[in-house]
Amino acid sequence: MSEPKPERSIIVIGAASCAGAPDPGCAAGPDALHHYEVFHDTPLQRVAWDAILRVPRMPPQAALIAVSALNRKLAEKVHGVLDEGNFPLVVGGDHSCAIGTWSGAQRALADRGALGLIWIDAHMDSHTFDTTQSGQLHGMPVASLLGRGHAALRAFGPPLPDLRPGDLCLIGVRSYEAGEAALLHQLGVRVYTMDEVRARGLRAVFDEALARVRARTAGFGVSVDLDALDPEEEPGVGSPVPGGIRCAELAAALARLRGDPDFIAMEIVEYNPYRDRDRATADAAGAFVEAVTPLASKPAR
Ligand SMILES: NC(=[NH2+])NCCC[C@H](N)C(=O)O
Ligand SMILES: [Mn+2]
Repeated sequence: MSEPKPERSIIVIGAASCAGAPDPGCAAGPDALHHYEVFHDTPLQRVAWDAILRVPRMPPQAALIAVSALNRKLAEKVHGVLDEGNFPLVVGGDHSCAIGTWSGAQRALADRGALGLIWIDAHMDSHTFDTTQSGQLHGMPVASLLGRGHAALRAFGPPLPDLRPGDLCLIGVRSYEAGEAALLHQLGVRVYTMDEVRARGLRAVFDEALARVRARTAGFGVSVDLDALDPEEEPGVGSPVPGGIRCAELAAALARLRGDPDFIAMEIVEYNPYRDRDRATADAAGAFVEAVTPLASKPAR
């Protein structure tokens, strides 16, 4: 008889920072989601909170230093959780934390191969300092992960290969500026705009994205910016854009990942409790995690 495989636990890591965003409310996201207990044990899945990482108060000019330091710590945490054979769930905070989350995941996966990433977002988050209009760092994590932009948003520990454009898909995009769209186009990143999601259905688009991020990688993750959802249903985000994805639709798509051993980490960001209504947006975050559980047992290494 073969040994039963050890279970993977979900380890929640908070990135309680809004240093990369104009909206101060999302720094309170992790504490609110912790307090509301939207992520909790079920008979089939153990969920435990690890640290909630914070940044010191500082003037906006220091944002780059703050975000860089936070991402360094976050990458280490994510790497550690993966090395223990568990599943990191990073909870933002503004989306600039994605640089740390996915650098850590890449580092943990490095001996086995590349990382794939599905990025669900109303925005492209693909600016560099050369193209951004707002100057906000939460508009830049995708470019950083692709190896573009400021060195302070890229250098984390041992040199890592950049995320390959073909291993990344964006879903739900409906608000962007020309410079970032040009970069993704030039690199050949597949972007499923909200128009395409509406025309083809989220299910079809998600399945196609999944096949892509899986094809040439050793594992993949999902980054959910809650602003991908429709703000009429889920108003608790920092940068709402009308006309988004329905929560139930996204939960149904994410349920495709249940029990998938190649699904290695997840991130849910930009929750602003002050703008939420009856905890609708917090509950959506909980529903997405529930949708992907139970996870597969520890993948073979
Ligand atoms: N993660 C986010 N909410 N990003 C919003 C970015 C909005 C805009 N494109 C900017 O660069 O400022
Ligand atoms: Mn985003």
